[in-house]
This record gives sequence, C-alpha cells and structure tokens, in this order.
Amino acid sequence: MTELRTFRLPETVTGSDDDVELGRQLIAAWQADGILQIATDAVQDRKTEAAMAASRRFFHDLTLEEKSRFVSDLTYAGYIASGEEVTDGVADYSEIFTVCKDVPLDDSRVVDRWPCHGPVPWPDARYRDAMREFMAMLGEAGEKILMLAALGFGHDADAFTRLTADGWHHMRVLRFPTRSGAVDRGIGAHTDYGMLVLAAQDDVGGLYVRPPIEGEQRPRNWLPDESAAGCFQEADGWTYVEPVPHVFTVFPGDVLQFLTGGRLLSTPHKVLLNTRERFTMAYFHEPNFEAVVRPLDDPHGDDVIHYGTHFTNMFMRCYPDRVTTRRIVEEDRLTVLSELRSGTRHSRTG
Ligand SMILES: O=C(O)CCC(=O)C(=O)O
Ligand SMILES: [Fe+2]
Repeated sequence: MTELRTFRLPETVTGSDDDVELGRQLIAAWQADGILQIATDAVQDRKTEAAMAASRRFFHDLTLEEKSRFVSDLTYAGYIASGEEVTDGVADYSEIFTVCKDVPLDDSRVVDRWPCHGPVPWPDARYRDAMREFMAMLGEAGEKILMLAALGFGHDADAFTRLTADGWHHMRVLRFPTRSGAVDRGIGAHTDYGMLVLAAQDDVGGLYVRPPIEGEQRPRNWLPDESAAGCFQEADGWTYVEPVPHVFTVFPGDVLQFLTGGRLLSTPHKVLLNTRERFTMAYFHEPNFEAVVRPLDDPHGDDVIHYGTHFTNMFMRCYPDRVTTRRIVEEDRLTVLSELRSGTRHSRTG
C-alpha cells in the first residue's frame, strides 16, 4: 500500500475554513484507506513512551499468576490472559490489560448494579498514572478529530462530540507473543465499537486493516444478527499498517458508521503474530454509556444505538467465561440496561 496520509491537528478547532477543509481531508483519507495518521510532538511522544514502558514492565516483570489477580467481576477492566479472549468463537493470542472508566465502589451506578461499572484493578499507581496521561492525550485528539469530521460533513462542530461528554472511553494495552510454529493468529478480524480508535504501536508490526471496497456490504456490528467478528478474515483486500514513528493511527468505529449512515465505515482490522513480540495500545474514544445515538440524517427515526448496551453486548461476546460476564448474567444486570434504554430507570445524567 502507498503510505498512509498524515495530518497535524490544530491547537483548537474553531470552525474556520481551514478546519472545514482539514475535516474533509480526514473523511477522504478514511474513505480511501480506512485509517489515517496524526503526527505527534515531543511531549506526546514522551507520554506514549511512558505508557509503553509501564506496559512492558507489567507484562514482563509479573508472573501469569500475579497478573491474573488484576481482574474484577464488576468491570471488564483488568488483565486478560493470552487465549482468554475470543473473536468469532476462536481464541486470540494477545495478552491484554483493559482500562475502563474507573468508577468508585460508592458511585450510585455501581451500587445500583449497572453492568460494566466498577473500579479499575490497577497493578500500581505508576502504571495508572502513565495510562491516564496517555489516555487524556488521545482523548483531546479524539475530540478535535470528531469536531473536524463533523465540520467536514457540513454539520455543526459538536454534532459528534455532544455524544462524548463524560464518554465511556477505554483502552486495551496489548502484548503479542512471538509467532511459534504454524500459529500466526494475534486477534481475529473485528471492528471496534464506538466513535474512534486511536492507537500507538511499536516498531514490530502485525496490524492489518480493510479499507472500504466499492460494492462490499459491511456488517452493522450493533445488530444482533450482523457480527463483524471474523468477517472477511481470509479474504483478499487487507492492507498492512507499517509502523511509523511519531504518529498515532486513527480509524472509525461502529457508532461513527451508524451516525453517518455508512459514509464512514467502521474499519475491520486483524492482527497477525510476528517474529518478535509486539506491544501496542489501542484507545477507544466513545459516546457516554447512556448515549442514545441516532443517525445524523434521521434524528427522529426509530433506528438507535444505546451505546452502553452495545458495549456490554460486545464485551460479553468477547469474554463469555469471564467472572464479569457471569456476574452480569447471575445478577440479571441486563435488566438494568433495558430499564435505562426504556427510560423506566432513572439515568444518572438525567
Ligand atoms: O494490535 C493492534 O494494533 C490492534 C489491536 C486491536 O485491534 C484491539 O485491541 O482492538
Ligand atoms: Fe480492534
């Protein structure tokens, strides 16, 4: 593939003509390649390095038994051992630390048994602080990119970001082992769930994305009978994402596909193992857990995504045997979700 397009974000997004033009270019890059790159500065690179260093320390310095203690039955945040995650029913080989919103035990949403809400089981304060700084940096970029994209589509700057106030942003910190023998599966083909996926990878390589292909029907991953997991896994049409220093990559997730009526597609991607171990961090810029998302061009129709439901469904699908999933089922926490959706339960944000 030709090199990915690389953009520089402005200090602030004001709605200027330059912002509108940049927004159009971001959209064009996603429509052509499925992914684009944002150039980073020295301060951003230092935050990325600090998070990568924390990741290496955690994955390398602790035994499997030690790492496996950082799990919670309230939230999907925490450690996921190699082979524990499934995509389309097949095990993935990455080991992962997932960071979700750190919701204290005395928060009313935890007390009221909302699924997926609870404190992050952090390994230690140093790890926590490095990850928080890195996520805050990508969060700022995510807000700007969403504003630029909204302007590029001719909408108000806040057409997307009005959904991301107190967004359910989360991150997967990943380590891929070295390929051994015939096994080269890292993570099976999938799309991610929210607005944007912003990611930093080391120099090893292993990520492939599927750009839009004229006439190819893409699954609507939020519908119960249209999973993107495993889709196109063995087909032609994937492009290798060459690791490039001083950038992070950005592509759209399911909610952006839904919001734009498919003018942006949620980019399918998959990871193959390499001849060296690989470290990467994928940050997900998301709507509020309670957001009821409607397509921009059909704001009054019946077609909606309740984001918290989509998130919960997807994590239950990926981790069918995790304690978190079992507790959701045993305590019938899905009822809380359906009450939030129907408005019969008082939502936190009113
Ligand atoms: O390893 C990567 O570069 C991407 C990981 C990924 O797709 C994910 O964590 O959802
Ligand atoms: Fe992904």
